[in-house]
Amino acid sequence: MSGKLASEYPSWKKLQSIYDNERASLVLKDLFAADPERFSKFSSEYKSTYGPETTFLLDYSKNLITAPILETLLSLAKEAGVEDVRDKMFAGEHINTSEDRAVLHVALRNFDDFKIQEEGASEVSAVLEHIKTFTEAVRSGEWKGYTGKTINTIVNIGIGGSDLGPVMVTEALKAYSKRDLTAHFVSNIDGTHIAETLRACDPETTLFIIASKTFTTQETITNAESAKSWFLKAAKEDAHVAKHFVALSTNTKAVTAFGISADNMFQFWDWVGGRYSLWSAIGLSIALVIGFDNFQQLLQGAHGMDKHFRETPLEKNLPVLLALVGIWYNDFYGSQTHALLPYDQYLHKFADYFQQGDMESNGKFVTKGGQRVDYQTGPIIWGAAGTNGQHSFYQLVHQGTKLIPCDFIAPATSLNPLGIHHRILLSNYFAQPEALAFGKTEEQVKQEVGPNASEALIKSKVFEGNRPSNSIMFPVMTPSTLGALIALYEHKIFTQGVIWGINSFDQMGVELGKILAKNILAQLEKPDDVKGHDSSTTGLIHYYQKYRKE
Ligand SMILES: O=P(O)(O)OC[C@H]1O[C@@](O)(CO)[C@@H](O)[C@@H]1O
Repeated sequence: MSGKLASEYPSWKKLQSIYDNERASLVLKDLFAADPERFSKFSSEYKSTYGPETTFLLDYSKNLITAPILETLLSLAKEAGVEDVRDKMFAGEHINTSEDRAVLHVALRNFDDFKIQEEGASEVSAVLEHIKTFTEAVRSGEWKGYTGKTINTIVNIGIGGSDLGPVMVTEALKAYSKRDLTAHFVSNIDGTHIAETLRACDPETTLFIIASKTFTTQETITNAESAKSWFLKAAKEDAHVAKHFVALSTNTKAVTAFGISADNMFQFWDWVGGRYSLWSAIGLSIALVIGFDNFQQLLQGAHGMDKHFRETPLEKNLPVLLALVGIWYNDFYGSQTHALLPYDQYLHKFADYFQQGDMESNGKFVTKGGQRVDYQTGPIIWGAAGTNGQHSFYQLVHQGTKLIPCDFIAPATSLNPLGIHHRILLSNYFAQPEALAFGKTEEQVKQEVGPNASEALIKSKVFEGNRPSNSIMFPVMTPSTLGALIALYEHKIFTQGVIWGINSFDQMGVELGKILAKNILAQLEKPDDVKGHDSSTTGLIHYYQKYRKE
């Protein structure tokens, strides 16, 4: 699995030729006019074959593709061996080649028992059982704090994949949450984050969850130490820590050294990537907030999508289709970003989550074999809930000079039905992709503004259109629907990484900054002047030292 350069595949070269020679004819207005069946040909309804009935519609008809282009993109996926590497992932082979690890987040939700040979895979159910009994004890009031009070507040201390997944899911499924249990998430090393959170906490009724795969992450361990000091100021005795601190990690030694007993540790394994870990013990805060049954439905929804990804021919494989149209824009149209635009306030953290999920997976410039790529790899992922985005950045999306592929996501029904609200929301969900695709011509503008309007005004009101998007709609937000959606994007990211020939499962790029920061921190602790830096870094540190108080 050395990961060939994508640009060497025959279909890549063919796509380049198609782009160069046919791009001018790829006009959505014309493509739809030429084929009344376009929507039915380029949309697909997902129906789970496992777990709670889960369904959603994927409409990819507003993409700058034709059937021959899609066929060539599918050939690219075949030439890159997407199916082969996919099967290797599910089989537990060490496709994370730089770290010699398996990639088995799918094993965390493996209800169908894919035969997976990897140390730890057989312990997943035991950890889930531990999560079940613990969360039921806390939510029922059976678990008591050191003064005998029940727990009404949880504080998850973690960062990156040990934070973003729990935050996104507990927000997305807030409608299913236990309303008398307050969840806080502390991630930043900035003292403000833990200080502001602790102001809202009572040591007698607060449970701290120290979430860290490595249990060495500086931000998390520092925040955890501060939380423990705060707690002991009130509780006084170390023995009380056991009632108010639990750990989620792969590193038992570091957990017990911190002062959390192994009994209060929920284990996971090195074959769970941080950005793929919400399905593991890292999901403890999720299970506490929404209950174990809903957490299990989340897992089941993802498992249903795993089965779809594993068993469906590429031409009907939804993660593959999303991946391929994304590559079409990223590598041939030169788009640099991809926008995730959920028309669902509950999904307001969805883009934040996939910033790490996608950009930490595919923000790579060398292939698995160490070759520097000669094409674009991972896109910049961004986005916001609709309709807020419309009042913020849609001007650029509609009339800017950049091509920004957008994914619009919405529930057909609201969990908070309130008069006309949802109809207004959805009217915008339907209208925005339509406006992006079909725009407004100069003639139409002239009809609107009348004969006396200046040429400049007319031009400023033209919408060129032909801006592509995907639309996803599902009946209502449920745990299994969310699970399927997240897995859909996980497998899209996987597919793109395989085609680009990169390792989507390590994260070497986060290391240099950490090391430099540690060196500077050591220097800041000393009174003598900093040495060994460029004039900019030195100048900035000197400015800081003029005003530092601590
Ligand atoms: O869970 P942990 O080991 O504390 O890592 C936290 C995060 O830090 C990283 O940046 C890796 O250093 C992310 O990949 C990871 O999710």
